Amino acid sequence: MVNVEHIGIAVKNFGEANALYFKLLGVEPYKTEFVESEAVNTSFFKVGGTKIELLEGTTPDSAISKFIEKRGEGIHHIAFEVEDILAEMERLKSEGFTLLNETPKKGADNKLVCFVHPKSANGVLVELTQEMK
Ligand SMILES: CC[C@@H](C(=O)O)C(=O)SCCNC(=O)CCNC(=O)[C@H](O)C(C)(C)COP(=O)(O)OP(=O)(O)OC[C@H]1O[C@@H](n2cnc3c(N)ncnc32)[C@H](O)[C@@H]1OP(=O)(O)O
Ligand SMILES: [Co+2]
Repeated sequence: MVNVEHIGIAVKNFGEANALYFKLLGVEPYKTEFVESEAVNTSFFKVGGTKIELLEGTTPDSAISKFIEKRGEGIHHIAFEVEDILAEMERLKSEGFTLLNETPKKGADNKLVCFVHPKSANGVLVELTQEMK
């Protein structure tokens, strides 16, 4: 693992949350992106060497909508940057972690991503990210 790439925060109202994080961090999001495969709107704020990712579900069965329904708004996942996502997935599987996807999928902000089930990581949803070349 190279770096904490981003922290994902589940929000109910994308417009209001973006305005609030602009006030909190003093910077505009450098990017907003709709990711259809995850049914989410995302925005990214740079903070030091890492990023805050705001996530709003766009359908009731989106992982973000279901999370908010059950647990309310808040920190949803921590994403770690890796250099070789396939190698890291193999390593984590061999260490007994439960991966939520068998192959890397396309995430936001030009990344390949894979998720680790929170039940196998002390209640924290972990995302692996690798820059797409
Ligand atoms: C935009 C792309 C990408 C990026 O590039 O950055 C993203 O960040 S996308 C983010 C949204 N996508 C995902 O989260 C995909 C991976 N997530 C999943 O596959 C599911 O959400 C899940 C983690 C498997 C949970 O789904 P499911 O089992 O259907 O929901 P339950 O509500 O039944 O949850 C089971 C169990 O797990 C607890 N849980 C759920 N989400 C989280 C979480 N984010 N952090 C911690 N714990 C979580 C949930 O509370 C349940 O626990 P119990 O109630 O104790 O059983
Ligand atoms: Co993320």
